[in-house]
Amino acid sequence: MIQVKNLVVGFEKDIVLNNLSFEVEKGAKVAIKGLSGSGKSTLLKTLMGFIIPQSGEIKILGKPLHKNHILYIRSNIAWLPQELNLSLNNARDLLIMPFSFARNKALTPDEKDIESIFFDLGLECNLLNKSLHEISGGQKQRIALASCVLLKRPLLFLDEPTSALDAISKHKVISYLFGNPELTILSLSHDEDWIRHSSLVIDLSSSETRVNQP
Ligand SMILES: Nc1ncnc2c1ncn2[C@@H]1O[C@H](COP(=O)(O)OP(=O)(O)OP(=O)(O)O)[C@@H](O)[C@H]1O
Repeated sequence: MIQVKNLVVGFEKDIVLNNLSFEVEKGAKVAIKGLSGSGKSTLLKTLMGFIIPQSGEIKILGKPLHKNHILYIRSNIAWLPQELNLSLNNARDLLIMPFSFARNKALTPDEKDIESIFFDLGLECNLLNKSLHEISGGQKQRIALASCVLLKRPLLFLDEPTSALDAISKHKVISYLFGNPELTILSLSHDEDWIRHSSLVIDLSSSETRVNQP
């Protein structure tokens, strides 16, 4: 699904990712870890084509990361940011926000799809009528994650997906996402539980980047 070879990314003279190489197979659950400032966000932004590398090769879904393919590549990625859009009114708006874009309209989920994913992620459907100010950070995080899953894209890029979750919610999320062989997941995480369940761990902290099996 993803091949990264000898990737070098920096800002002016500061090299953030130095000669990083890894491969991600279909269905892999990859945790990218490392100290603050080690380049986790930079790596995901580079893979989505928002930062141009200094050198190296990136292939996603068999296509080189190049302007000719960037729309195709992005249309296969669902992105869960850490900061959720709180200017929306209620939880349903947060869930259906991605489906307001023309390219996703046909995928707008029906109530049965919503009930099913809410059940899997440990969410009550009556949350959908609540204002975003009335629901917890962990509920918002799981609603945004439900939205990513409902987009039915093969690649999920998740920024600290468990940061607001209690242990029970976290384990529901882990068993749902990690038990789905169709989903290939790249996540930025400091969460040892999440990292332990991942099939591949990329540690950006060491001076030489290490790719470990957990
Ligand atoms: N747009 C930018 N311009 C210049 N330097 C940047 C830019 N974005 C990130 N950096 C620098 O690149 C380095 C890596 O930042 P990055 O945000 O990727 O780290 P991170 O591992 O995601 O950190 P955190 O865990 O704190 O979110 C930092 O030193 C940061 O200051």
